[in-house]
Amino acid sequence: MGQIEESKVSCVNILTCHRELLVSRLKSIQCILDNLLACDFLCEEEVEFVQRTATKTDQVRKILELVQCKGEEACAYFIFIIYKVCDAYIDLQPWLKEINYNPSEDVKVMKVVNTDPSNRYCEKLRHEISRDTGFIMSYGQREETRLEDLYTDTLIELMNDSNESLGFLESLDQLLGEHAVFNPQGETIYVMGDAGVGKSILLQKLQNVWSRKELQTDAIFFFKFRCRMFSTFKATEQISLRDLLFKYSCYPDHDPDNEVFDFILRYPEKVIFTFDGYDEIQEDLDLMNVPESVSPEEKAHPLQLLLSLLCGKLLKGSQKVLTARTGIEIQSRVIRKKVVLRGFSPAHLKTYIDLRFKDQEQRELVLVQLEASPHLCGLCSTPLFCWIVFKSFTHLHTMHDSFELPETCITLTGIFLMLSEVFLSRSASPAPSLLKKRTRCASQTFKTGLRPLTAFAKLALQGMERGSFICSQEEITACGLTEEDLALGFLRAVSDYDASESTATFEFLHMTLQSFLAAFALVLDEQATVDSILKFFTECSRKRERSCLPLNFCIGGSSKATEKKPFTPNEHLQFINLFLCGLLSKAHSSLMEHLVSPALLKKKRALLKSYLSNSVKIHLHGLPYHDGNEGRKVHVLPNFLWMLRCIFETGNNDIAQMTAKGIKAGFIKLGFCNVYSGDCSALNFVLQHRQKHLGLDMDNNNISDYGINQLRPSFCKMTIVRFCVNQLTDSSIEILAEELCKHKVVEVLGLYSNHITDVGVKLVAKIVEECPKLRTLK
Ligand SMILES: Nc1ncnc2c1ncn2[C@@H]1O[C@H](COP(=O)(O)OP(=O)(O)OP(=O)(O)O)[C@@H](O)[C@H]1O
Repeated sequence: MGQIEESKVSCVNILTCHRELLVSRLKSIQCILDNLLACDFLCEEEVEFVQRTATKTDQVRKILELVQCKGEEACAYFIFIIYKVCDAYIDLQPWLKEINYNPSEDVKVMKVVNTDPSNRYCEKLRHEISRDTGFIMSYGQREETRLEDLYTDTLIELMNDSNESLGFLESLDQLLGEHAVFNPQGETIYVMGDAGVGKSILLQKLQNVWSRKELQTDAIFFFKFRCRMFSTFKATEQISLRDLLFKYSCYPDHDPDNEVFDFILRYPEKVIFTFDGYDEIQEDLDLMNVPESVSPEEKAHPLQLLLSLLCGKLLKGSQKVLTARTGIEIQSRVIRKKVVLRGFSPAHLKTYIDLRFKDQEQRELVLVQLEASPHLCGLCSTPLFCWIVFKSFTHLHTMHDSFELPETCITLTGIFLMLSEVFLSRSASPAPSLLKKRTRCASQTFKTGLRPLTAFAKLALQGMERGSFICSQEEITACGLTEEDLALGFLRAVSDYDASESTATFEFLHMTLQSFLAAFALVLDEQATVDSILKFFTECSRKRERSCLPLNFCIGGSSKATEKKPFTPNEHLQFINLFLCGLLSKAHSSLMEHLVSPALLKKKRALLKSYLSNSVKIHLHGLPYHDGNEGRKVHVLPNFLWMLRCIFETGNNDIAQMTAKGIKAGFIKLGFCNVYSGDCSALNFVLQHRQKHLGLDMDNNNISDYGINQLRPSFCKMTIVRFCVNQLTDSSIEILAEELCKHKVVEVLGLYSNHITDVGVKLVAKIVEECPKLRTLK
């Protein structure tokens, strides 16, 4: 068939010939009526006449009759509207192709405005998402930075279903694309990463880019949810999918015929969902009795809707991005592709510093101070910790003359104490100009701020005890917090959770901050019995495994439900334990003694020490040791890492020594344990007490050059040195060459899949040449 040009083939005839098809496929008439009216092909009365007609098909029939009555030009314009507003008339696009439609020059100059409800809704979504995602929030809602001024790329590793690396994401568009999809039937793109590594910010960036029409996708609807919202509903509460989308996300205006929802149901592939923080609703999912399927019309508990969406039982074909902390596994049949966030590489960190410090003098100062502390650099590879360190630096540096970033081994507790000091100093300070260049006295700041600190800590603990990350105004008031206290910055107001927006809801600035404050509450409490400080260790040890849920898979390992596991990965609680170890450490005793009675502090410290020693013994005793060719070896689980982190926070050499001695194997395998550079200080802290030689396999982690630097003192006793797939560059090989050639005990060296150039290769050759015991090189 030749091309149909309106000049040759009459559009009146086309409408007559294809009338039946048009009546059945034209689902939305709003935009057609608006444009016909705007171009004076129809008058107001005619439009009203159409609208008064009862059914959609009759309305279409009426429009066809009217335009055909008006003649050729009106019919040509009618078809042109369908051609121009292709998203709304998606069902008719194949038909236009079939008839080889090509608009005439006359009609091409006519204006068509897309007033389709779905399009208007898309515009509304873009507008709201753009407004909501434009800023990275900090310090309550007082200080905000534009996302585009501070967003820095991070390392995003693509994985297959066996958690083997498939390389790194090159652009955000690749996240949704087909690249590295290992299960085409799966519906969910799974984004994993440690606390504070930037999962929420990545989603925020994705949402923001979509709202600016800069994301390569033809999705026209975007719904963003935070998983914690789903646990705010009562167990008996039920809502429809329509309400979930419209009431809890964004409401479509001027859509009397429900066309937007119908469109979503018919074209789910035009929808993107993001669900942030799946780990936060694990407990609630455990308690759910999840039915097989949910229909789009039926009401169900929001958690059931969520699960049905993720599995593809609802809106099959829509794109879903789900984030969760590392260690939370979901069934692979649901996962389409998987990415793991690895935080800032050294180059990213440099970019972040450039963006963060516009003032050159300050920037250089920070660079020099960071250079002096590879351990701090390691911590700063996690964007959250980096943000805290730099925020504190900026604040404390402007306030006090001699403030410098801590050179020695600052712990995570140290970092969060610094952040709290910054928050509290905001209330203590009358006017910044008067205080400028005052001598810094952290304990004084904490003493002055003890009342609000205690209240925030209590609130954080109460939330953690009931597994909740949000709190109401009533709970805040009940803890004794005032309006002024809220301005300090520990909490921020959120509006996402309540469709009616009638009551104010708050959450801690970051979940890890809530864990930190909960630990603070345990230390500050002078009423509760001393052993209550251990409640989260106990809680972790009796966490049962979950395996029966549609999306859940077992968490971290294979031991039985009844088994005692003091270091089970359950991150929110693990962080409380970690901070407890830090707050009760000797390093912070002089500060804490200003806040709690020294006698009580001593009791708590002694109890923690004895508990920790005991738990470490049990843990080490229960490790799966294997005797093989390379001697006795042990493949530890992520729990081992939490144990090391806790020990490092205590700074207690006795426990570290006991741990080093307690490792009965000559070869530790820490492969695939999600070790990041900051952890290497903890590992080194224990290994420095080890007398005997040791093999260490840390393949497939994320330790980077900063980690190697931290492990430097331990290389003297390492016989097996495996750091394959670890983001190492030549500068790591330089350290290895120096240390291994000095001590000459290395027997096995594994370095494949890193970023080593010819320079590094030469250094490896030097190791081969100078280390006589080296028998295996990978
Ligand atoms: N790509 C990035 N560029 C700049 N800053 C970032 C980036 N990613 C994270 N940050 C900073 O780190 C903070 C924490 O990040 P985010 O909340 O995304 O972590 P998360 O992985 O979602 O943590 P959690 O699992 O604890 O919820 C952000 O508020 C921001 O200040």
